[in-house]
Amino acid sequence: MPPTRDLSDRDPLSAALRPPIDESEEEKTSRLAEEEAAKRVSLAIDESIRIEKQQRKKQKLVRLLLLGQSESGKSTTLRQFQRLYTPNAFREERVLWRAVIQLNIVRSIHTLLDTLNDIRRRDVYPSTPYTSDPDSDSESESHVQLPTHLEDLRRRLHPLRHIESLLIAKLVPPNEHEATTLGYGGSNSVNGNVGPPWNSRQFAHSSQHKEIFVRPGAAWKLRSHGRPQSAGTTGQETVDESQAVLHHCRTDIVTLWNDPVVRQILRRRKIRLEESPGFYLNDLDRVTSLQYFPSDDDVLKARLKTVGVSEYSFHMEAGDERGTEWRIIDVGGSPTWVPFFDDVNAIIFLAPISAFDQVLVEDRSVNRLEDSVLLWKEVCSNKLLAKVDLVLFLNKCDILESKLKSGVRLQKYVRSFGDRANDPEVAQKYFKSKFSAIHREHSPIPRKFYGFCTSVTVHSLGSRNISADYDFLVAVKDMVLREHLRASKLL
Ligand SMILES: Nc1nc2c(ncn2[C@@H]2O[C@H](COP(=O)(O)OP(=O)(O)OP(=O)(O)O)[C@@H](O)[C@H]2O)c(=O)[nH]1
Ligand SMILES: [Mg+2]
Repeated sequence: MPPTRDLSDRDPLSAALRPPIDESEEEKTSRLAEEEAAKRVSLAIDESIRIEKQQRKKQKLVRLLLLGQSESGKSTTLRQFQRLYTPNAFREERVLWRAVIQLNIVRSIHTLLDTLNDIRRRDVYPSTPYTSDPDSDSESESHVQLPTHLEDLRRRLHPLRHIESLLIAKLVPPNEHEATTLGYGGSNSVNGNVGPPWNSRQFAHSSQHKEIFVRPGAAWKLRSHGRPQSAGTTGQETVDESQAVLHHCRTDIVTLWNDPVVRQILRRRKIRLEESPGFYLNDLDRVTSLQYFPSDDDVLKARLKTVGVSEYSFHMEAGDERGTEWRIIDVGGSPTWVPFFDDVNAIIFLAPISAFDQVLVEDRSVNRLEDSVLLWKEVCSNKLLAKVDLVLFLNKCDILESKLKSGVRLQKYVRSFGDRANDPEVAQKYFKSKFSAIHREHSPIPRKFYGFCTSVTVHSLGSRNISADYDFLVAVKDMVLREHLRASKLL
């Protein structure tokens, strides 16, 4: 009877791997050594795959998407994250913002000058000069003549037009003409009168119709720092010509801004320059000094429109999360971008609730608050984003507060607010409940609501603790990290 064969003999693999029958002792030793070496290599490969997988799981990469209408505060929120979590990098970049701040200042002055100009042009039949009682709001603007001291100021501040062109040339690449021809983005007036406070037919040529924007990337920063300010007509470089001119004009600028007649005109036209983006006229002594260096607050207040999608990446410099990589995506424009970002950890949606009495620059028939509500609804109901955590910032609460305290009645613009007290806290609570209800009703699957009332530009409020002012950023960071770790199964 033939010897019974091991079952494995039938296995073609075993047969192929079986050592030769006539293997010598020497060959066997060498074969075993080779097999041992191969096993060691294989184990090392397995181990490196295991470590790589673990590292990938542990990899601290957090992706955040910022959404919201133009001027809602997306880029400012990004700057706040940078300021809090990468303070060194933020500090190093502050100087690059000086040109933007100079441009913001020059534009505020031009808003004042153009408003005066508008009044002059309307003065077809000069009669009553703007004099006497600056608090009398009854005087008709169509029968006024500017006092001589304002005419003189206008003339003396003319060099600022040149500075504006210089700064635009500095921030915007030469082939990007359209960068300065977008509709005016300012929202410095109330009662639905958003946009330029002058008559657009009369001032079609005015530089104030243009809002400067930057494209994604840091190119503007390189330009604003890496190029001489101006070659001038002599071809010689000057040391920050813009700052020198602002410094030279500072007394006239202060006089213009504090002039009772100018204030009266602004009041009549319901232009609230103090609440508009990029406002520095209450800090003129400091910002026009020759040694001016932007502070943290100045950088947060600066206005520079973003167009397109920008992704900023940074590693936390301090704290428990040191080394964590954050990628924050700043989306300018509409949420048609949203489907491309369904893999983000969280979305921060900014709704500037102070804009309840303003209209969109792009479409003056649309109220800005209404636009924010519709965008929020769209984002909440988006199926692709169903699993993404949504964090709502009801932003610009500082402006909401000053508006309501100055007597603007919320109920006039938001009827459903009813006869509640015209009080900032009541208003915030009201908006929060409305946005929360939309979130609850329109989310495809239930998810937690994270809502914060914020003023993302406010650096520190009086004696209050800075970290308390940023509870919302810390809370968002903690929440996002927790969810991120949970998703990586590390919690
Ligand atoms: N007072 C006040 N100003 C704010 C607040 N948030 C943002 N701003 C200012 O509003 C202006 C617009 O903010 P941005 O961050 O540029 O707005 P954005 O959403 O990035 O706008 P786009 O780039 O046009 O999409 C800036 O001048 C900010 O300093 C806030 O809470 N309070
Ligand atoms: Mg922006």
